[in-house]
Amino acid sequence: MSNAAFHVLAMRHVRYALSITASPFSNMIVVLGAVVALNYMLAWIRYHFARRDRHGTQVPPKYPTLVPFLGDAISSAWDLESFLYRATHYHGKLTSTRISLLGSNMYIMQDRETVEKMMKHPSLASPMSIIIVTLRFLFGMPETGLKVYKADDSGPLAKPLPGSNPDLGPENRIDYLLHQSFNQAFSGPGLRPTTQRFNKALLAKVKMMNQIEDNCWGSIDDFFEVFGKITIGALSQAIYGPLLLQLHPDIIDDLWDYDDVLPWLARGIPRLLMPGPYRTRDKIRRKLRNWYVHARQGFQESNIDADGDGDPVWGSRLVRNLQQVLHVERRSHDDEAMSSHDLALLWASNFNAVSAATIAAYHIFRDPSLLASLRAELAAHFDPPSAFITADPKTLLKLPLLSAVYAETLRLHVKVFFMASSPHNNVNLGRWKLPKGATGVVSSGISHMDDTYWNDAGGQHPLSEFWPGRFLVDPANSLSGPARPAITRSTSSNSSNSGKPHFSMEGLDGVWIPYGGGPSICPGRFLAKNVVFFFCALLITEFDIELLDDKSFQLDPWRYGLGTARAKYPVPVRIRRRADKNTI
Ligand code: HEM
Repeated sequence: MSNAAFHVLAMRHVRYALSITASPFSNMIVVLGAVVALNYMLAWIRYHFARRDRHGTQVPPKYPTLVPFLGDAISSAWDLESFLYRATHYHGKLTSTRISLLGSNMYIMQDRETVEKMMKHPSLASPMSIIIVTLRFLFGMPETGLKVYKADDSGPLAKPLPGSNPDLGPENRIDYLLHQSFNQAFSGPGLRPTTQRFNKALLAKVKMMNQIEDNCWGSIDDFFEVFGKITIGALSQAIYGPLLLQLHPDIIDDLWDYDDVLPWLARGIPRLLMPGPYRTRDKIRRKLRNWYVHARQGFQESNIDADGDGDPVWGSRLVRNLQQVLHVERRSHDDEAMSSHDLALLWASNFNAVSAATIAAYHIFRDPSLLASLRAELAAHFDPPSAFITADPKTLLKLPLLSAVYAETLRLHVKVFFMASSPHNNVNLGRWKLPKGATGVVSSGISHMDDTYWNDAGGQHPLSEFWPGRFLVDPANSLSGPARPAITRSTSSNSSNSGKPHFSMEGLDGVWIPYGGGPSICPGRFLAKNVVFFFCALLITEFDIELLDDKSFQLDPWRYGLGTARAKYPVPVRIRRRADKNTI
């Protein structure tokens, strides 16, 4: 083709293209596209400049978004985990970033130094706005019940936050009241009675599993559902007492289904579009309200246990006192609101801990050498091994390998968001500043996978792998320990000189954070630890369990951010009761 012919052809194409874009609508689209692209480019330039400017304390730079207002809503709803990974890494390192969701900002704080400072800052606690959203969307609390939460800006500590409403009477400090009640019930001397009731109930339920015979293999369709429901039954009984379960034995199945549909409620899908999750929630709340009627009629002081805590009707001092204070004395919670509150506590106390316990046990039975080592560890500390059931619980909680299994399970499988805000002041967190009233968010899932910090034994045990050895320090091996050896060398306090491998959490402040931190740290963490240890020790002494299909274990990514992971599909196992529980 000659040059001239080529020229004519080219001109024809240009004219054709112009004729397509000639309509006002298409011109508008082209101009809009150009504006969006330019805006996006400028946002990236601003972002990089802000990252490079390291003078003084700054507000974390805004992560660029393609579409104004919608912001990062689409990318985060599509694949939250990878969106968060991109937004919180800069040049391969964890950092803090401001993201925008439907016009409001969130501050994702992920670099370790900032997380550590956030956890210790006295002005930072769970924002009341988030507590309200959670109670409303996840647990269905009606507006009448939310009033008392909306009025409280005084924080969870005994001393009201400086700058909070001076007219708020102490009796209306719901955040502090609940915090204090949970802490009293689940730590210090208050914890022991609940722990004992849980251990006793779990033992009884496991012994009553008649379908599993001595020394004779049988099968279970789903390890997680069968053992999950038994453990939820034991924990609910320890906190809520036997009456609720006698009246409504199927409430455990309902709770199981509720946890399954929770991701839909968390995404705010309306009842009209998806009534199923709401029906499940309503069913549980109705059962709780029916239980109130019976419990109020049947309660007698004289039936409270000798330890002053348990009773057959309300179950524990915590539940009894909250009924008395919230419903009877302060009248802030009618039965509708009370049933949302109780559903919230039932869910918080059960699902994270029970999922952690069952996933830990799954990892143990999946690895015969780990199972053998744990049986040997029990035998070395208890004579016979099953004596852990009646021994001082502190001995069990100190076993190094079992501790490593617990810590690694929570590292790998707890994907939770810890949120904190300072309602009345800006907060200085070193390099970054969190403005007054803004919500700071830390994702445990991101921190637990920080490959610049955690030890992966030179790549032999990547962070995506379950490896309890990560938490064991071998004094003979300078490369061992949870943090990378270079970090350990700079922070090590050489705390153990026994010469034996030992469990260590050294250097993990702001890195291992399954329970959140600061004043809002999970009050149930000590009970949760006991649940995981006791459950695992009981299963390894009581049963032989073998996986029938190793590929069936997959986690549900849809639940990212809601707490401990949950298996997506049934995991079938074969199982037999060990006739001699004391053999290793
Ligand atoms: C592995 C098990 C568990 C994990 C990973 C876990 C994690 C968490 C996290 C991250 C929070 C939010 C903390 C914050 O806002 O900073 C929380 C709050 C809470 N957890 Fe847990 N939890 C577990 C077990 C339990 C248990 C066994 C109980 C009860 C017995 C419990 C009761 C609560 C309560 C009541 C709250 C709300 C506290 C408040 O707002 O005052 N948790 N948990």
